Amino acid sequence: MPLIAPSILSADFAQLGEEIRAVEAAGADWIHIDVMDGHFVPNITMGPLVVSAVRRVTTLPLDVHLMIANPDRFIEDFAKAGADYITVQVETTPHLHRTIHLIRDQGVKAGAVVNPGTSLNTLEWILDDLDLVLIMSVNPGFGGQAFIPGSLDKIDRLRALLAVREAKALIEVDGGVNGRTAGAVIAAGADVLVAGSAIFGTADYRQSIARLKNADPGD
Ligand SMILES: O=C(CO)[C@@H](O)[C@H](O)COP(=O)(O)O
Ligand SMILES: [Fe+2]
Repeated sequence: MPLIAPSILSADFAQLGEEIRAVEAAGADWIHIDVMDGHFVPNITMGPLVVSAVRRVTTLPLDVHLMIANPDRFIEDFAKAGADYITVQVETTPHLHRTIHLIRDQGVKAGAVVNPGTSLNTLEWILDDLDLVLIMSVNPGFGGQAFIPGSLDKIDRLRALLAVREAKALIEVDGGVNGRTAGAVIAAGADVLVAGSAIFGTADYRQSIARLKNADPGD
């Protein structure tokens, strides 16, 4: 059964603490926090202050997805704010190995993220150092976009690559994951499903999380 990481990008920010308590009570496994800088992606969201505020209202692992130019500058700040996982977009750093080790040196689990147009080859020489690989199944920047079907093949290939290398990284999938797409994402080999609108955009968080967790891989 996959882990479910609700993305607070689709939460009601005016009631963020309540929203986080509600998804925790409804069975969420992680909390996914999207950090956007208006440079790497065409949107601006939240920073370390929000991560530390979220840290105070939940004991769930905080999964911080950095969509920012030059992420090395902010890794220490996000680690101090209470991140459990920090993932960096491989497109934002020319020295991925250095960036991943900066994260690990902070005692935080490290992940790399690939955009829909980015090859898995970028990860080949770093796989053994990763706790998490995040496959973007939409172009990053906004919640509520449609799942890009070619992402399924990428998940499948990553699963095979990890097996060949005997690497232990979790596979996380982010973007357009909902009751209709989750089954195929799980069947392709995902361990962690991020979902924003498919949880926060619904009336019953418990039912929505259960639907994702139990999505039928045959669908
Ligand atoms: O990183 C991102 C978007 O860039 C995501 O985490 C979104 O927040 C997912 O939203 P949905 O597609 O699930 O609505
Ligand atoms: Fe995300």
